[in-house]
This record gives sequence, C-alpha cells and structure tokens, in this order.
Amino acid sequence: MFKYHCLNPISAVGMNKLDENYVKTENADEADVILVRSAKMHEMEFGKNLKAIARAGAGVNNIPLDKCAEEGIVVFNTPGANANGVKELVIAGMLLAARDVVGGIQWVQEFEEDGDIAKLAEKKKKAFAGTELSGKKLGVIGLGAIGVLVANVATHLGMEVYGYDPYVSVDSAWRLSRSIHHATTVDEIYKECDYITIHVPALDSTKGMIDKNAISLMKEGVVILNFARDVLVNQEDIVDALVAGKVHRYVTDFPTKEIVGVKGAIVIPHLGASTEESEDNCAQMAVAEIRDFLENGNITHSVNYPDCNVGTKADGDRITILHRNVPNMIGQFTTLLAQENQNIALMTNKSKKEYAYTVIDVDGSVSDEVVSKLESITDVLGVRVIK
Ligand SMILES: NC(=O)C1=CN([C@@H]2O[C@H](COP(=O)(O)OP(=O)(O)OC[C@H]3O[C@@H](n4cnc5c(N)ncnc54)[C@H](O)[C@@H]3O)[C@@H](O)[C@H]2O)C=CC1
Ligand SMILES: O=C(O)C(=O)COP(=O)(O)O
Repeated sequence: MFKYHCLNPISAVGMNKLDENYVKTENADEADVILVRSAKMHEMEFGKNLKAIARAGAGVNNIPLDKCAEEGIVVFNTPGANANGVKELVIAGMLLAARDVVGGIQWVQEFEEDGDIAKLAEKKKKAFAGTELSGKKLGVIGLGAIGVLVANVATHLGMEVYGYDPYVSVDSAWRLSRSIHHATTVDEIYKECDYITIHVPALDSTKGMIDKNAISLMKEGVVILNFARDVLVNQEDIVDALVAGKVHRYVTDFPTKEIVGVKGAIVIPHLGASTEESEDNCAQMAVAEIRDFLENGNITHSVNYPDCNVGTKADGDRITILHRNVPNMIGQFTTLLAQENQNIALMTNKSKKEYAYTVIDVDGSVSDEVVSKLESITDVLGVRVIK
C-alpha cells in the first residue's frame, strides 16, 4: 500500500489510474509520493517515507532537486505532455501582440448603450489596427518540446523562423522543420527578429538572460514573448524598454508586481498548460512514472537521477539503491550480498552527473538486516526492497 499526497489538484484522468494499492493522504509527512504542479517546495521538509515527487508538467524550478537527490527522493517531470497547450497560447500571444484585439474588445464592452455601436466601430477601429505575422521574423530561443512546436507552426503562418539552442537534443533536431534558420548565436536572434519567444528552463545560466543588454541589440518595436518563467526576463529592464517604446509588446504568462499594468504588457495568469488535454496528459504520464517506480523500481523522466528500466520483477526480491556516483559502490554491494549468500539474477547501474542508481534482482528474499547494512555504506542515499 502506497500513500500519495497532492500539493496541487491533478487531473482525475491520471489519478484514476492509481489502483486500490494507493491511498490519498492529506499529510505530506507520511506520503510515499507527492504529486505537484507549480506549488513551491523549496521550504518544505520531507517526510522519511517520501520516495518520489512527480511534477505533472515540465518546469521543475519549484522543487529543490539536489536536496531531494541527497535525501534519496527521485523527482520526475512529464516532458512534452503540455507542450501543445503552450504552443497554442504562444500563437495566440503573437496575434494579440500584432493587433490590439484586447483593447478593441474592451472598447466594445465599455460602450454606452444609447450610441450606434456599428457606426462608431467603423470610425474607431483604426485605433486597434496592427500588422500581420506573415513575412515577419520569429526567433525561438530553446528548441525543446515547446520551442520546436512553436517554430514549426510559425512557418505555416508565413513567418521566417530562426531557432537557437546550443544543447538541442537529437529528437528535437529531427522534429524541427528544415525551413528553420539555425542561429548559431543568441545575438543573431536579438538582432534579426521581429518577434522573440523564449522556451528555456529557469536555470542559473538562463535567469535574467533578457536584460537591458540583450534588449539593446534588438530591433525597435520588437515583440518579446515569455511563456517559460518570469525570472528569465529582468523585470525592471523590460518595463523600461516598454515605457521607452523599444519593445512594442511583452507577452508573458507570468504576472509580477513590476509588469502588471504597464502599457504594452500583455499579462496572462499562467495559462499555458491549463487545458484539459495538457492537464490529462501530464497527470497520466506522472502517474505512470510513479507507479513504475514504486512497483518495479524503474525510473523514467527523472530530473535528478538517471533513467533506468529493467522491466518487471521476477520471483525473487528486487533491491534498488540510490547513491552517489563514486567509485567502488557496485563492488561493495556485490561483496555484501555474496557474504549474505544471495545469488544475483540481474544487476544494472546507471549514473547521471553526481548521482547513480543500482538495481539488483536476487533469487531469494532480502532481510531487514541486509537492507540496514546496504544503507550504512557511505554514499548510499536510499535503499528499497520490492518484494
Ligand atoms: N507557461 C506554461 O504553462 C509552461 C511553461 N513551461 C516552461 O517552458 C520551459 C520549456 O519547456 P519545454 O520545451 O517543455 O522544455 P524542454 O526541456 O523540452 O526544452 C528546453 C530547451 O531549452 C534548451 N536550452 C537550455 N538552455 C538554453 C540556453 N541557454 N539557450 C538556448 N536553449 C537552451 C534545452 O536544450 C532544451 O532543448 C520549461 O522549463 C518551463 O519553465 C513549460 C510548460 C508549461
Ligand atoms: O509545466 C510547466 O512548466 C508549467 O509552467 C505549467 O505549470 P502548471 O502545471 O500549469 O502549474
């Protein structure tokens, strides 16, 4: 029996895939697994039973990944599961920036009842007119799940698309339309493009990347779209650029006290992934990941431990060990199991940066004493036996 706790509401389409072996708890301290969307977890203390955190979504900057790794907690996300939802809103954002659709709708709503709205609209409409996307240059920074979709669809709107991502994955590169211009520096995007959209994670290396220096390289009247994270854009600098007219529109999915109410800012209340489809996709993927991890020890889409898939367990016990990626760990595990007269049927070890994961299937059953001995090995961070 596993206990799960939800820090945000998670779609029932996913939650319904948890069977009778899973029970909900309102007490995070006793949970085996926590499901979360954007709730901030940095200040949380984690209970001793916690084995996994599943982020039903892409960005994991709300979760203390290293602290979790050190406490033997595997953190998962759901790559690509909400990318289409975000892509569609980015396109809407570009259209809202191109013409003053929002201003026009507000004007109609505020119209006094005794006037001739049809006649007045024809006089007034020039105030809300704009430009078309077709023929404009779009720069996409970050060609992951979302960036690739945005880049490809923009080509169908007649835009000339520039893409920049020095770490692009092979999968993303395969998915990218051949007509996308490969920018080798981010400055090329800043200098050439009429619309610039960012789709990178919030990391130390990306925070504040759109600042006054970056903006100074951009075209007069550029449109910047940020559906990734507020911290990627220096809030003071973007406000100054909007006030000065250098940036025509800043479309963001992240309200901050600095940007709300600034002329030229189109601020959306973090709706990128808030579609039925994205919420269902994320929840289903998150639940599948935690079930496979808790029931079989397999890791898929972890952001702090290596992925590792050894299939379902055979008749004997399966030992899973989370540990630091340092020499002689496997030697110590196998020596200990040999001393305990355990025959190893299967063994896999995977590593990712500072952390590693070893799965060992034995023919027999593992005692609590063996688990304690494994736990006491230096650099071991978590041991579990799946019976
Ligand atoms: N508004 C919303 O509701 C949503 C926002 N997001 C945000 O969007 C971000 C991107 O999401 P996905 O595309 O799904 O993630 P992803 O991980 O598939 O793609 C991120 C891409 O950024 C690239 N990258 C990293 N550093 C870079 C740099 N300095 N310059 C250029 N490229 C760089 C990576 O190589 C990768 O290809 C997430 O991290 C999250 O913060 C994601 C989903 C929903
Ligand atoms: O997946 C992401 O990174 C998002 O920003 C979506 O966040 P949400 O699940 O809507 O709170």
